[in-house]
This record gives sequence, C-alpha cells and structure tokens, in this order.
Amino acid sequence: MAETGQSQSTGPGGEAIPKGFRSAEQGWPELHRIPHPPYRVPLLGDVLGAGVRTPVQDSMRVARRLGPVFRRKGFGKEIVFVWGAEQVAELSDESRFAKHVGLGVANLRPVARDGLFTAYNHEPNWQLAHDVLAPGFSRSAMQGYHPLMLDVARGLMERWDAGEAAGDPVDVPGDMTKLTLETIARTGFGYDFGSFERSRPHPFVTAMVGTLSFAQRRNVVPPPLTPLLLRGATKRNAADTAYLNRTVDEVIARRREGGGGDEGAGAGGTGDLLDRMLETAHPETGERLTSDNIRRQIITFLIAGHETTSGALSFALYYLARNPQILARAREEVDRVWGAAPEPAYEQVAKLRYVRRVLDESLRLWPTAPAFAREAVRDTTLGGEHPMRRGAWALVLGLMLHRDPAAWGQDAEEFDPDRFEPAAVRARPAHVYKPFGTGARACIGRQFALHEATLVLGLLLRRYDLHAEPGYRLRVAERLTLMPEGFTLRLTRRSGPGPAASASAPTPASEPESAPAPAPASDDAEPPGQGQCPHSAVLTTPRRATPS
Ligand code: HEM
Repeated sequence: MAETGQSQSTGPGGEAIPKGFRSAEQGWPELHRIPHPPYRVPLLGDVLGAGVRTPVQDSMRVARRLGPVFRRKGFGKEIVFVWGAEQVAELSDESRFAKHVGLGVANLRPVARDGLFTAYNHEPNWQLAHDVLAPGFSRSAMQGYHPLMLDVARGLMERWDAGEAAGDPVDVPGDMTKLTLETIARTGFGYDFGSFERSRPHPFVTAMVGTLSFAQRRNVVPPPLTPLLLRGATKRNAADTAYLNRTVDEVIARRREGGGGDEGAGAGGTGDLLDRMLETAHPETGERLTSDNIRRQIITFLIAGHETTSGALSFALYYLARNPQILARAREEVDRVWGAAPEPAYEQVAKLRYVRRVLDESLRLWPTAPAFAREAVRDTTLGGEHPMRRGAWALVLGLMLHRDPAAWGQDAEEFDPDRFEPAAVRARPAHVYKPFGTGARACIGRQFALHEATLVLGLLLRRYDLHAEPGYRLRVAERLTLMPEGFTLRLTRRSGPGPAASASAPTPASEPESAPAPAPASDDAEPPGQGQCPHSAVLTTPRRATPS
C-alpha cells in the first residue's frame, strides 16, 4: 500500500509549513481561480448569510451555487471545499493524499491527543493502536458483541414500551444516543452508564457533549477573540476534560484490579477492546499502548463510536416513518428473515439486505460525519487545474458528493434505498459514496456501526408501528455530527406476524433465508476474498517510518 504518512509539511522552497491551522493561501498557489461567494467582507470574510450553528448546511447552499470546488473564508481562515465526484476520486488516491487533521478534528486533540481518530498520520501511536485494535472489529469480534448489543436494545424497547403505554411520543435522537453510547461502552469497555434508567444524562455524557460543543464553537470563533468570547466556556471545558479523564482512569483501574472484562465480549473470547488495549502487544514489534494512550483511545471510542451511529439510526427512522411503502418492504423482510425467532442470531442481521439499504441511503443523504479533510502528501494538481503544495488540504463535503446528480442522477435528493441494489452500485463510479471516510484512516468501526444499526432497526420495525408527528419538518442540528432535531415518534405495538412471535417461541431450526451475507453495498467495500473486516486491507499496511 502506498505511503500515506506525513512528516512535518514543507512549502515549495523546503520551508516548514507552520503547525496549527493552515489557511488555503499557504498551499494553493492559484487560489484565485477557485470561486468564492460574492460580497466578501474585509477581515471577516464570507460571513453574509452564514449561520454560526449551521456551517455545514450553509456550505451545501454555497456548493450548489459555486460548483464542485469552491472556497469560503471566515475570520482569516480560508478553506477549499471539494465535492465533485471526479475530484473526490483524486483526493481518495492514497499515493497523492492522506487524512488531514484540522478544523474540528484538531480541536479535539486537547482531549483525545494521539487517539486513533485525532492522531497525525506520522504519530507512531496511530499505527500501533490501529494494528492492536483492528482485530477487535473483525467478524468474530462482532459476533461476540452481538449478545450485548441485543441486551442494550432490550433496554431501549422497555423504555419505548413504557412510552407507548403512556401514549407519550419518544425522543428519537435522544434515545438513539443513549442506545449507541451504552452499546460502545458495554461492548468496548464493560462499562454501564445506566442511560435508560436515568432521567438526566450521565455526567460523563454531559462532559463529553460539552467538549464536543466547545470544539465546534472554537471552529467559528477566531483565535484572538477566544479568550474574550469563550472565557467561561474554556473554563468549563477544562473541568469537563478533567472529569472525562478521571472517569476513564477509574474504568482502567477497575479492569486492572478485576482482571478481564466483566462482560468479555471480544474476538474469540479474548475480551473486549479494553482488554485488547491492556493486554495485547503489537504482533510484529511487541510494543504496547501506554496508559496515557489507552485513556485517549477510550475517550476516542466513546465519542467516535456513538454520535455518528445514533444520527444514522435517527435519520433512518425518520425516512421510514415518512415513507410507508419503504417501511412495509423493510418490515416484510424482517418478518420473513427472522421469522418467529424471539431474537435474531448474529448471522440473521446481515441477511436484512433491504434494511441495510435503508441505512445506506440515509447515510447517503445525511452522512452523519458530513465532511473529512485530505491533504497533499506531495506537490500535485487537483483536477488538472488547481495546483496544491505538499501539505495543502481540502475539505471533502460528503454531504454534497452524495447528492451530485452526475453520480446519483437527477433524483439525487429523493430517498430511494434501491440505489444500493448490487447492480446499481456496480453501475456507479468508484468513490462517490464516502460516509465512512477513505483510505487507511477510514472508519475502523464501520462494521460495528452497521451491525448495530441494522439489528436495532430490525427489532424496532418488528415491534412497533411508527407514526411521525404530522407537522414535523426535518431540521438538522450540527454538532461535530449531524442529527435530526426535535424528531419524535408516536408508537403502537404491532399485532402482525413479527411481535406475535412471543418470547417463548422457539427459534426455527432452519433459517427462512439461507443465502450468504450480502456484499457491502458501498464503493468503499473491501476487496473480494477479504472477509467482512472492513480494515483487513489496511491491516497489511506496512509500518510507517517514524519521521525524523
Ligand atoms: C454510522 C456510524 C459512523 C460513521 C458515519 C463514521 C464515520 C467516520 C468517518 C467519516 C471517519 C474518518 C474521519 C476522517 O477521515 O477524518 C471515521 C473514523 C473513525 N471512526 Fe467512525 N463512523 C461511524 C461509527 C463508528 C463507530 C461505531 C466506531 C467505534 C466503535 C468508530 C470509530 C472510528 C475511529 C476510531 C476512527 C478513526 C480511524 C483512524 O483514523 O484510524 N466509528 N468514522
């Protein structure tokens, strides 16, 4: 695999490019050829019509006006955005580009430092942690997590049953967030936040949301004004970070005292992610993660492992509730594939191909991690017309890539899961679907998220009729991720075939549908013959040289 590392970036004359935010002027010598919105305000930039709370949705509007490569400037920070299918395919070429840790990702560094998500490509702990943790996302590991995922889903359904009985609407994003946080905390670290039993969020969750919101605010407040405008928030953020660290240290200490994970669920019974971090040495070098790095990884997984999946589930439920025919088709599949089994076995989840397409399509229209950044690993030219110096970077606006009519057709704004029929996927060019990022730094938790979300959607479709509030119009909130805002559902317990499958009903001896698990639908699927682990290709990445 191509070298994707980046040591200290340098400009054309070999001079070091300063660390910290690199404005586009520093790396794009012909920046003037890239369009920007009219009416630039001196010093402030492209602020007319821009909303502090909706930078991503604002960028969608600008993208539609200015085309596949454009730039925006705010308070001296100039950013190039790219969303055209051809240009994104180039940015996905790992011999020319790599992940860029900037903007919101870099703002998480004070809390997550060189954890997997926020590590710079050259930091040795990225490769070490990646190699140690990737088997924790293999197919066999997933099989181990399945019973715990079911257990957490039971907690959600108890809560929803109570809501249904009381005639109350349920808060979809709120409950999905509880579910996904519990799932990663329990499967990864044997930690139970008790989210469904609490009326208020666990303090850890409040602190985590606090640090995420702070990171988001730092994106839009110019650094010189930070001490003035964010003084109180900076203090609160320090307290939140300290609380996160203390809690995680307790989890680690408890595990060290008590031996393996209480609910040890990892691959082949070797424990969960925490066991893996504490006990596994790198297979080639024998190196181990340090205590401080383990702390960073736990915080990373708790953050990266829940908000995005929670949003994906919420959008999928929104579209299901809005499209009765699609819902009926998805439910018919669940009833047929799961039959009278009280709860699905691991293998029965991947057989929900249509439900999975509903998820794929939801993540197309609203990729909950809506953008990711790529930087040039050498001097290059984007699209044959935009020269970039090594270290120059662009933000890939997945949200618009996924709506590019050139790749997705004139009806790209419509919700249609059939776009992910295998033949339709094969007919599309590569690199037009990137909800999980790209290359060596793509999402390590992809299969985890898809298994969890497909399982939960299947369970909910089987148990409830979903009724959206008639007056609700989709509003999308932006934190570091996207989430439907104020979205509630009214529920009724089904009386059809699924729920009638009572808890005492036996699991059928033969499954109703015995075809092998479907090939992943997206263009970022693993190459054939590499099993289900999304990162099996990446696992063989040669170790990078540590920069001098
Ligand atoms: C629908 C759910 C999810 C979405 C849409 C998503 C999206 C992404 C994206 C776009 C990236 C790349 C970011 C970049 O290039 O800067 C990423 C990386 C990552 N994700 Fe996810 N993610 C999801 C679920 C999860 C889950 C469940 C976990 C953990 C259990 C997880 C852990 C991570 C980690 C650790 C990275 C960093 C990988 C690396 O750089 O080596 N994600 N994710």
